[in-house]
Amino acid sequence: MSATPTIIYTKTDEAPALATYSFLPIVQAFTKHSGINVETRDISLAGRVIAQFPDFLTDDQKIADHLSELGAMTLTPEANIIKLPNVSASVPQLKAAIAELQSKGYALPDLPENPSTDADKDIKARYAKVMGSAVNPVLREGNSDRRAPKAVKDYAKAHPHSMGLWSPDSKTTVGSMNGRGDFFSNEKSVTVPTATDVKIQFTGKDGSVKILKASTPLKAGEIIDATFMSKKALTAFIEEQIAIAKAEGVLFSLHMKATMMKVSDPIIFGHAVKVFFKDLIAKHEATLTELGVDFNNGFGDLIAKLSKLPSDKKAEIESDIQLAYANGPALSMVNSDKGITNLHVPSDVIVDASMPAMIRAGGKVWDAQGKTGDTLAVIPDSSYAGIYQATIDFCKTNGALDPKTMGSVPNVGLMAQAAEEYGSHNKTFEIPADGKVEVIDTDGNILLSHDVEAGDIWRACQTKDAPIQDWVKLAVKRARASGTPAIFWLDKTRAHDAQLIAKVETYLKDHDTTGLDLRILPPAEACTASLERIVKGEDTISVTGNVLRDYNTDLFPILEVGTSAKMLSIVPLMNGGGLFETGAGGSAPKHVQQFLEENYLRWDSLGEFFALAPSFEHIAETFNLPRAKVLADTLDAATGKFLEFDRSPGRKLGTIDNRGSHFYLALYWAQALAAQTSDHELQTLFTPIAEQLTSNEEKIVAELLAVQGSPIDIGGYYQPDDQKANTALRPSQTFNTILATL
Ligand SMILES: NC(=O)C1=CN([C@@H]2O[C@H](COP(=O)(O)OP(=O)(O)OC[C@H]3O[C@@H](n4cnc5c(N)ncnc54)[C@H](OP(=O)(O)O)[C@@H]3O)[C@@H](O)[C@H]2O)C=CC1
Ligand SMILES: O=C(O)CCC(=O)C(=O)O
Ligand SMILES: [Mg+2]
Repeated sequence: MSATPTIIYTKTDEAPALATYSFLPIVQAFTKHSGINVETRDISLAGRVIAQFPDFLTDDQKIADHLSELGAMTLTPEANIIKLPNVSASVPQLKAAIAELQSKGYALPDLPENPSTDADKDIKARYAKVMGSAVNPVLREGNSDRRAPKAVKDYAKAHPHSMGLWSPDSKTTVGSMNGRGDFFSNEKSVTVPTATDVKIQFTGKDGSVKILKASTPLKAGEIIDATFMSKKALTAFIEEQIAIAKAEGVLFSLHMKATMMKVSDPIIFGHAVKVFFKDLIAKHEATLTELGVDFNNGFGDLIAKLSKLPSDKKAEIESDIQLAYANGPALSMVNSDKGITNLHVPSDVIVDASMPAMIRAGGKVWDAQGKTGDTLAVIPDSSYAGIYQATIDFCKTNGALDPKTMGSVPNVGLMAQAAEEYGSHNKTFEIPADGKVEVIDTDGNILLSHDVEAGDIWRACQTKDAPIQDWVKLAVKRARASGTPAIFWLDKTRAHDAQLIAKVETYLKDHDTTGLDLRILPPAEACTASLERIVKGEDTISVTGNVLRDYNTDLFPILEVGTSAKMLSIVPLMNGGGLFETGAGGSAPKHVQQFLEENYLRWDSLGEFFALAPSFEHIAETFNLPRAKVLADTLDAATGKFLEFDRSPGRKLGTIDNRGSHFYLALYWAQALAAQTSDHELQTLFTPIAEQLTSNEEKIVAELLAVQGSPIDIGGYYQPDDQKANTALRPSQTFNTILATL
């Protein structure tokens, strides 16, 4: 065990990284005299890219591989990591980050599009390590406990956020393949009784054999499943959905998770783009090939490459694009002013956040004119799409949910050790030709087998036994601690879930469940049952696999408390350490845009405040350090007051923003430390700080408000200039001077 209790505060990207420039100095000042180190590690996209290419960079440019370091740390009992959201990069985001670093003098190679040499293949492989959701699966050596703290629910009840109206004749609906050739319908699953190793093998109709993955070790009791999405079925489905959207006069929108499902979902996204623009693509096929357009990166890939064309050809394609828009159903928009559609960039519309936002808005999305309209929300695979349809149906019948009175749906999610789909990307393949894919163990037994066709997307998922046991235990613990019914959202007609249900039933017997209300229901039914309770003000824990953990912890928070930023999000690591995620949402690119334009940061750091308290508690327990408990309790009290006095950032200029909200947290925290009597040294230390912050409140707030309103330069997007960003995010000299006296 390391000698000094240490909290690792992660340096990430975009809005949370900006907020860190302001908040971390406060945390460091407040913990300085407590024998607790608060250190940073860089897991930003830029930092991760740099860490992959030491051989291309000068010594002072190099950054060590902090992510791997933290990954190793999660296996230790003293691990204590505050994990802020980070960019899970799509190809367009990765390219932008590389270009920015190159412009700053980093001699990084370009991302090779079609690598042919060994050197290029190596470069591409290194970039692949930072692409998509490359951080969370490394750190998540535990299952997840996400819930809205009571103070947050109380705040939402007292200050309900706006909710769009739901009309019974809303045309909004979810389109999914409903078992026709999708991952759901093709799934097969087995539990291996003893440890083994499997290879994944493709055999073509011509008899040729290709090993897709040579080795995947499986532990005893591990569940392995495999499935595929048929390309033919998918493209026919997209074709059908486009026609339905057009006939119904609703906006077409596609909702994927191209970041987390970084192999399968960009391909699915690409098919949707190719079907939507099929006439355009057929007419200009030669030009598009010449340009190297890859629609898996979104329709925006074509737009970005158009400038390489002679002006007459460019104009011709542009006019055919307009024709395609005119002929198709109207597309849902990401940014109507800039003409960015739902099909432009695969990471712009991410299902976990996009569907709840639409449902919260009364089933509406934006159209090209900047007006809102009903939508056909296309989620091709039917494994989980039903929960959104169930929610929509519920809202059509019952009207919008009411934050003033509604209950809550906390989540206990199976996540550890890259469980289920979210660990499948190294076992996902676009099938080269007609044939079969088999999963074969070391004794030559064929565990799973599928007949496939060229272009099908085949994948295997693993779910280890120890994480399942831990997840069941966590579910029972939460149900007991909260006195709340818990529903396992599992469908016995789905192959994987049937294996999981058998384990759940077995492992529940390891615990005292007397008096607990524990049920197992298929996802859509579980969702409806939870909604029926939620309108009565009742809480129901959702105990889910990894994907529904992700979906539910945006869906319910966004409806209940307006955002998933206010969630308590704890990952008790299986070896005893703690990973404290901040909120349950992402890195909010829109907030950065607003900050750069107006010097106004509307990011709410409540998630960070909530993560920090249990992090201190973990230190208090692991290191037997009562002072850490005092910090936790006073921070809790400060957060309560913060909510009571409504000190979260507003959305608009002229109100306090993220920086002002941090000042108030510091004020209340110092006041609480000055008021407590269990640690006299801390009380003495913070009494003058509390007095100075209190008497300078007006002055500090005025200094913070004064800088708002004009554009601000922080010297970079993916890698801001630390000095410029520090200056920008800490603009109150009075506040800085008081903190410096600590
Ligand atoms: N854990 C992680 O590391 C996660 C990372 N991501 C990454 O984040 C990026 C953006 O993803 P996206 O799907 O747009 O989701 P985001 O959660 O970043 O944004 C959706 C919206 O949620 C609101 N929001 C989220 N967090 C806060 C906060 N702390 N304070 C105030 N409002 C908040 C904002 O609404 P409004 O604009 O109305 O203020 C924001 O525009 C992607 O690169 C994605 O990969 C996504 C999810 C989790
Ligand atoms: O890691 C990611 O890409 C997204 C994670 C996420 O959305 C979540 O954990 O809720
Ligand atoms: Mg999520």
